Amino acid sequence: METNPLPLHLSHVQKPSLIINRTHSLLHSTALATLIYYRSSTIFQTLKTRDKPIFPLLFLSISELILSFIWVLSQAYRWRPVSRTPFPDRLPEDEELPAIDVFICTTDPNKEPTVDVMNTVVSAMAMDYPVDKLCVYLSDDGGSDVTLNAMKEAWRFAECWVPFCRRFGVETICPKAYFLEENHQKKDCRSDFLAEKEKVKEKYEEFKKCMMSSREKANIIMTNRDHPPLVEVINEKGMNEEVGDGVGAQHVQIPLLVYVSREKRPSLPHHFKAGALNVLLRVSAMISNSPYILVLDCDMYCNDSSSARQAMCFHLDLKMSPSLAFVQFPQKFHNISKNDIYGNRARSIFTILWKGMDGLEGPCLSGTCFYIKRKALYGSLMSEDVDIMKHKQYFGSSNDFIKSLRRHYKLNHCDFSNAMFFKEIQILASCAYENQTKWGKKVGFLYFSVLEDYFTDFINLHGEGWISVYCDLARPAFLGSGTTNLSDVLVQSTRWSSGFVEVAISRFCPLLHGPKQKEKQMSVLERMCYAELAFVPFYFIPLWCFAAIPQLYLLNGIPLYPEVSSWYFIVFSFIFLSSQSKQIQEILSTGGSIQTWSNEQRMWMIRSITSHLYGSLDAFMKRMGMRTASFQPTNKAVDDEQLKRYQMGKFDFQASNMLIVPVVTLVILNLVSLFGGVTRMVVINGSFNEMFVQVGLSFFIVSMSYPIVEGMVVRKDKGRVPISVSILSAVISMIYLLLGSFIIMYW
Ligand SMILES: O=c1ccn([C@@H]2O[C@H](COP(=O)(O)OP(=O)(O)O[C@H]3O[C@H](CO)[C@@H](O)[C@H](O)[C@H]3O)[C@@H](O)[C@H]2O)c(=O)[nH]1
Ligand SMILES: [Mn+2]
Repeated sequence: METNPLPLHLSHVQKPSLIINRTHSLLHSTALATLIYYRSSTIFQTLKTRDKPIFPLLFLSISELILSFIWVLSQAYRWRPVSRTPFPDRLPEDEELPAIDVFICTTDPNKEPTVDVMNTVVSAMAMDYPVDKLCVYLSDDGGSDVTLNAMKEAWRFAECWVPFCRRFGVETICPKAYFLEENHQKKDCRSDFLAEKEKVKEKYEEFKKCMMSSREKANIIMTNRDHPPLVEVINEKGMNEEVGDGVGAQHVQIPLLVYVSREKRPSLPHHFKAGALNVLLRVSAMISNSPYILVLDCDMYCNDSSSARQAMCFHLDLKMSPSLAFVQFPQKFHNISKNDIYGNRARSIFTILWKGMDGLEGPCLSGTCFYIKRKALYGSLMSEDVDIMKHKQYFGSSNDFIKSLRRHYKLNHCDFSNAMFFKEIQILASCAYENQTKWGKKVGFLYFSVLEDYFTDFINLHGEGWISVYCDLARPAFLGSGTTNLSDVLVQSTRWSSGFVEVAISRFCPLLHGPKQKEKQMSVLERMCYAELAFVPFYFIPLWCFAAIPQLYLLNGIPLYPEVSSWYFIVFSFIFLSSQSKQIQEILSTGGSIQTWSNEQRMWMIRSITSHLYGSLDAFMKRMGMRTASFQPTNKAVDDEQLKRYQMGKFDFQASNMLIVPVVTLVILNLVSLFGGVTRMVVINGSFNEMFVQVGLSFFIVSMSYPIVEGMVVRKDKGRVPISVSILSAVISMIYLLLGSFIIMYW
């Protein structure tokens, strides 16, 4: 590598975005400062004269402050966006490439269809990387036989799939996706290719049928939450038989495949995905101990065969490598419909935010699709010279594991037939192993928050002075399945909100927490990015206020905003228009459309009203010890009818009342007050000038909520807003408006 004068990768600052962003920041922040001045002076004046209602003014001002605060934090992403290009052709010879362990997590065979999980497994085995330097581990938190058996089938299928991909340089290495897009592929008419393809296709159908039939046998597959650890190296001869020298001798043709089901006991905490990943870290250390790890969710298959090589362009860069913890790829989805009604592409995160962080100290760890350095996960102790006792305090009692810390990748030397060796692995995968150790606290993935990715990164990776890199290329490296119905979307984002708020209100709050050593501290801008993520759920406060307070006062004809003729009206309008147009500019420049904007805007409102509120409550309750952590995995199995509605761009309101009622209530409330307010304005002449902002606000909310109104009154299908929900919501909004008006009038 040293002899190679060409760089392995290049990065360049996105100059035009940078200029637009900084100019916008300057203008917008000036307007915000003016707004804050206006609000505080009106509040002081009102306190003196008492000529206006003070409480709504206070609520609105607090809301505006919260929005401004989050906006200020979010400017850090806009400071210095960069893009990167790796050059895999310039990598050293295959013999010199480091080994990679692939970790795949699955937990529930009912929600996570086995066929898809196995497609992920097989796609990882087929990556364009030396076979003897790739080991694939599947963690099965469901402890299900169906999954274990499917692994054996997957191994058998991989035996023909992997050589096929390599021989013909197949790019789409996930079999399901490959055979789906078959018709669009450029025609390769070599007869040997066609013959081979037919054969492979047949094998794939067989493989699929095998899994389907074993699933059908049990309609609901039992998952086992009470079982000892089970680790199996999958190979031809079945369980754990002498692959030991086999691996070297019998000519490896496909990567090693290992099934891991850690011990589960109902009474003991298992810490969800973070717990599963930590077991994989220990078990893999004994088997392959590769210096790099690729983490994948079971629904995220490898789409591009070259992602490992792309990642290595950064990890093997001599200048960057010593401080580089991980290379993050974007999460992209194969099942998000074109108009993406739920704004679920996570567009802003993966096109704007992570690119912005990449220009600072690097993007945030995103749960899946990243190549991480094993050493970075072992914590700061690795860089210190300490004795074995200290190591045991950190990593637990296993001598073999501790030896692995100083050992390099050595697949051929581990003896799978040795009973002692397997005993040790079982101990490492047991519940008790982590007791009195630093696993989950200082070592591995951390347990404090259900957002194990974000938290581990903030505390142990970026927080310990590591950096990361973001690699987003035109051809998606990985493709996953995103949530495609409203209920799942909101449940998932409630989990995330809860995870973020948990961190925001703890001693790990990104604004306050940091290492003592100066050289490890992250920059203020990078810290602002973490803080922005943590505080985003607090959007629920301003959004609830803006959707309920001005409306009540509109109905009662009491102005809360400056009148149109006032100079401050221009300030309010400017802030609204400038933030919307910045949003639109970002969306258009990242391939979106105006429709993307309205979908995202609507979902931002719905999320803030529901998920962010419930997530925050959940976090506060956990903080007070009233709730325990939970991780409800998203549903990856699809309901055909729901899917059809989703693809047609129709909202699906089949969700719990808790999620739907608040949204519908606020829509009705806005409709009523808009109607009532405008009527009042027409009848009681002249208040147009001072009520304009309130009318505009309600009008904006109502027009953004069209799909909800449609779901209430127009639609007749199963996904419409249930009548009972509409009635309940109407009653709640009437009570609020009547009670509110009563208080306003007589208090
Ligand atoms: O007890 C558990 C729970 C989940 N998982 C696995 O974790 C992954 C992510 O779960 P999923 O239900 O797909 O959640 P998502 O909301 O889609 O996941 C996003 O959010 C998670 C954090 O909440 C991150 O870990 C993920 O990488 C990120 O894609 C899946 O492979 C699961 O099988 C486990 O292994 N054990
Ligand atoms: Mn997922």
